[in-house]
Amino acid sequence: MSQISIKNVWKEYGDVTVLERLDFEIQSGEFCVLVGPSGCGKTTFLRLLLSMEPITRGEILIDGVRIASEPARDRGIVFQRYSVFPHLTVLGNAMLGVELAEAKFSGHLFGGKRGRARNAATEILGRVGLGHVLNHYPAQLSGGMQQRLAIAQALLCQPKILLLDEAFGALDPPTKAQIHSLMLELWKDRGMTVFMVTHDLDEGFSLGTRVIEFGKVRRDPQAPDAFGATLVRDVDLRGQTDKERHQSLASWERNTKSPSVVDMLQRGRN
Ligand SMILES: Nc1ncnc2c1ncn2[C@@H]1O[C@H](COP(=O)(O)OP(=O)(O)OP(=O)(O)O)[C@@H](O)[C@H]1O
Repeated sequence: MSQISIKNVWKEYGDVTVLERLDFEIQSGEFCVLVGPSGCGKTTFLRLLLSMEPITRGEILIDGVRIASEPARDRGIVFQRYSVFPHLTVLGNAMLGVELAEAKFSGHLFGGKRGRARNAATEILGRVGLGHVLNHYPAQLSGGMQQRLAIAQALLCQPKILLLDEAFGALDPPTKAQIHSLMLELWKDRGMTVFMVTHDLDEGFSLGTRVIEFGKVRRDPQAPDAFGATLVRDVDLRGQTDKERHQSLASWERNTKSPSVVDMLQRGRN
């Protein structure tokens, strides 16, 4: 489990400010959901958490220590589009992450290490419901099965923090519901801190212990890229029953102002 501290984080690409003044903490073991309009910087934020991008200003600490400048095994990610390799079997795909982490140059493990990686992969694939298709190739799997494989790949490196970037967005509702249950089980069993980006508020309010929204509060009509998004809403759902979660979602939706109203308020402020 890991506590994440976001301290006055900014992300700029040249003159474009994507994120600004992000300042919040995520407690160990939280299931934190991140929502916000398209293009507001949600994926960029995950990339900062993964150290795939440098932070322009500010810092991110995990358990009080500034995050490493390069991606590390303590942080895993699952993307929306299946990030599996078509030429490898299910078992080969699952083992690949461990092989690349433990044999950086050759990408292959041998002997006892390979046996241990195979056992670990077989175990986790059984856990995500793919134990019966270890020798299948991704093209032989449904979208939901491919996404289970991507989850298994991420979990095999035993991340303390798991990032989900619209990971379930392409799935049909019944498959999505199954993967939600699986995700909640895995999150509870493994005590991970989960950070999930989604556009689906039902999903966010049913899975999360907390829902955070990014959005722009400062705008310059002459320079649309001058200001970035920041944290605009933060709802704690810990301990809520399903009924209370529905009420929290309804209240969130009631409080969501239409873009035109936000723009009017904004113009008044500028
Ligand atoms: N390498 C880059 N150089 C310049 N601008 C970038 C770069 N990467 C992302 N951006 C810009 O950062 C902004 C935020 O993009 P990002 O993908 O993080 O948004 P998002 O909230 O995840 O969007 P969506 O919900 O549509 O996935 C976009 O305007 C994008 O064009």
